[in-house]
Amino acid sequence: MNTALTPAEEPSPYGGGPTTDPSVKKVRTHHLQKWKAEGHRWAMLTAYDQGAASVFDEAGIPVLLVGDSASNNVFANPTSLPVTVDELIPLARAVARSAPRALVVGDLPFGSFQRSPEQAYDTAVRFLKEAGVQAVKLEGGAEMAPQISKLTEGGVPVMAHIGFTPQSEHALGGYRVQGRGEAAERLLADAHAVQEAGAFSVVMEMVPAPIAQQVTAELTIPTIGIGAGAGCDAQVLVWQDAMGLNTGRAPRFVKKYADLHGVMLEAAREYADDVASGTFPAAEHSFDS
Ligand SMILES: Nc1nc(=O)c2c([nH]1)NC[C@@H]1CN(c3ccc(C(=O)N[C@@H](CCC(=O)O)C(=O)O)cc3)CN21
Ligand SMILES: CC(C)C(=O)C(=O)O
Ligand SMILES: [Mg+2]
Repeated sequence: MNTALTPAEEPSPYGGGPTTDPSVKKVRTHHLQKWKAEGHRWAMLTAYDQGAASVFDEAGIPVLLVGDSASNNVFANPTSLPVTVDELIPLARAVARSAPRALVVGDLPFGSFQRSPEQAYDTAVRFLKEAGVQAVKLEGGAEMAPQISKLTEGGVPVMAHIGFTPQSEHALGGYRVQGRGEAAERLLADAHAVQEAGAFSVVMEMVPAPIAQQVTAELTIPTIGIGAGAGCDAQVLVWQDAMGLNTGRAPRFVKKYADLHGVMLEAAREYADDVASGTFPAAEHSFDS
């Protein structure tokens, strides 16, 4: 018997709901806009290489960020500040090539866009031409409106990033929640300014949940939270944090969905034992004369 549910009532066969639907062959900024209007929340992850990008694309994660957090999580720097455009572009190229469905966003490194809209445009064009990403992200609120306008008018979709912006940790006085108390007005003004300048979405990092919820209600573009509570349109995590492959203590906003450190540690030890004992390689791994 065909009970003929309407599409809206039909249960999604995909984990993650409609935003992971494989009938969407390429995620575009208009899909994110539609999902906000329909109330479908979505998940974003960072990716820095082929392996992670392929898996997350296959899982239907609709947006992949080649974060400047590669500075810590690929290049082992203590902060985001040292990573360069020349270092990030090859990683972004690998992710863009490995993610046919996801919208791939390149994160503009510290010093590569702040000086002027022209500098921002030149850097963004490198990410689109040399890496093949579909959008860029840059940190900053109202003060970055000229950069966001320039890029948007020049054909580059921009994801903004407000609240705690790691590239400004020295100016902000460390890793701290932003937008508490009187600073809430500034955060709201930044959110409206980046939307007005043309950003297609905005990351909010370490912002009190009620403020992030208010921003999400006031803006027409999707908000993406990291340490910003459940009231955002989307969430983002650094993939090594989410999967248990990071070094040191994870921030409070992280949920660990896997223990890859444990899995890989066990596998590496077993491999070493097999080689030491002569169990590997066996006949099926070897070639006859
Ligand atoms: N692995 C990793 N995960 C991230 O989320 C991340 C990076 N790297 N690198 C770039 C930035 C830096 N970010 C971070 C890193 C650490 C904290 C942190 O330690 N937070 C503490 C203190 C918060 C407070 O003092 O209020 C926490 O417990 O959340 C926060 C954001 C977010 N980004
Ligand atoms: C944490 C996200 C938002 C980021 O900017 C990064 O990974 O660089
Ligand atoms: Mg970043």
